[in-house]
Amino acid sequence: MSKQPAIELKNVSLQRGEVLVLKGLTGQFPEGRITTIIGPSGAGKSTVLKLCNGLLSQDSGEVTILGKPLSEWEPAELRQQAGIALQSAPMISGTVEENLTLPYALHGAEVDVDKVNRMIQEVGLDTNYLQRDIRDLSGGQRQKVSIARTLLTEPAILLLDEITSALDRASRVEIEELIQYIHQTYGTTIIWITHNLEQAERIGHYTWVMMDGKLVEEGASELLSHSTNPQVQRFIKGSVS
Ligand SMILES: Nc1ncnc2c1ncn2[C@@H]1O[C@H](COP(=O)(O)OP(=O)(O)OP(=O)(O)O)[C@@H](O)[C@H]1O
Repeated sequence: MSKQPAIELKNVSLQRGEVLVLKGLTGQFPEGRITTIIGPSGAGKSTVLKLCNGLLSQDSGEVTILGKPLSEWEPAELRQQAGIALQSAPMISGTVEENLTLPYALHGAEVDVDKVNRMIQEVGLDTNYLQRDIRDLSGGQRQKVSIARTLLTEPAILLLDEITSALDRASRVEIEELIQYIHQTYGTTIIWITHNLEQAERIGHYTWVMMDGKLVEEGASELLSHSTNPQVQRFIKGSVS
């Protein structure tokens, strides 16, 4: 692990509605590495990701992102530094280009055409795709557009929430390769929630196992299957859903 983590959580608690979702969670995401997060449904994985780009803030404890407390970040700046991509890859109706230039439109900024052209190609799509209606794209292609849109702001941290869960095997492999390429090319810190244990081991350098609002185990991804923690063993064997 690098000396300075990209993100550090110390004794973080967070309540949503009636539910205490995070219960004194402490852990780090190493800078410039791919960390995968696994754990049963409702463990609080998505909530951690939303904390990491300021969509939520903690009730108690400390969250430090790129050396600065979450509360001191200007929200738009944090969202630029910590970009998020979701399983649903939400899009506006219109063309691929309109979706890619949305971040510029939202900030009233001039569109950097060269960058848009470069990014669509970086994710493995031809520039001809820019004029296509977003509805005509496959799930895998949509996810690539979603990733390209996130990359346009040149984030230091890429937050991925189940981005391959809805995809077939071929598209899943393409997206995994794309994320590895992005990591190698830009040195981006990647935090990737997945339900797929094999994917967590295959893609991650480092893995968090979350259960019931806490981090119950963290370490090198390949060591996951050798965990001596009985809770983690049960989860890996599929007895915890
Ligand atoms: N807006 C909300 N209001 C109330 N409770 C919420 C809200 N959002 C999430 N929760 C609850 O917080 C808990 C953790 O949710 P979270 O989405 O972080 O879990 P998760 O580990 O990502 O689960 P999954 O794998 O199913 O996506 C769940 O019990 C969920 O019902």
